Amino acid sequence: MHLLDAADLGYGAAPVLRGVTLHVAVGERVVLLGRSGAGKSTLLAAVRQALLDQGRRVALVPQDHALVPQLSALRNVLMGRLDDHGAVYNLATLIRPRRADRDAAMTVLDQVGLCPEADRAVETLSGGQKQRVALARALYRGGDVLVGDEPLSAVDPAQADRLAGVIRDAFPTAILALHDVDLALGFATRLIGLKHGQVLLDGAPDIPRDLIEALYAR
Ligand SMILES: Nc1ncnc2c1ncn2[C@@H]1O[C@H](COP(=O)(O)OP(=O)(O)OP(=O)(O)O)[C@@H](O)[C@H]1O
Repeated sequence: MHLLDAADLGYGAAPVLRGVTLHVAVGERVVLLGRSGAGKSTLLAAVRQALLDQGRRVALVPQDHALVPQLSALRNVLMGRLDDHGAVYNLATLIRPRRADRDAAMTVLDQVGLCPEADRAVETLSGGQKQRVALARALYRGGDVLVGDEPLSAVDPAQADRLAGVIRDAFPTAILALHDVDLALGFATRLIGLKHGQVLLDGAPDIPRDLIEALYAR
């Protein structure tokens, strides 16, 4: 998938990232690394747009989760397929989900360990539970590629490892920003390191550890 070609990415006059070229092969698990503010979210947004422009089905775990707080975990998960249906179907889903849809949503809630919380309003859940709802919504959506912006930052390390495995099994290709380097090394087939407005490293996860650490040095 040819995603970016010498692209300058940013928000105003001065780009956050300059001259980014990116191809991602089907089957790759790409992890973006870099300090806070390095441009990981900026790159993920551009990648997602490029994938959508190419007609790919993309599942997204945004950094802020983008859940509806007043609705239950189950209904938030069901929202992962809103754009597969018309307004009438979606309204009916909101009021009383069809059995098959409910069962499918419960299956992904089970994958993230949230069956007991299915009917609780998201606003009553912990940070890690909310994040798992956002992941369950992406699993429910499914697709060619998962784009995730720190999708495992609020869960404990053992759960993060398990959920990384769930992501690996559910999506043929994934592009994630992760701040936990060990988690990244266990998950990624390819690491992309951002620093000083550029892609500073791009390669297999057996890159020497000090090169990875250097991404985080000032
Ligand atoms: N909507 C926006 N408008 C203007 N500038 C923005 C916007 N979003 C991000 N930026 C700026 O772009 C730069 C990169 O931000 P970005 O969110 O991509 O970094 P990040 O690596 O994802 O950081 P973090 O790890 O803290 O999430 C930062 O300097 C940030 O202030």
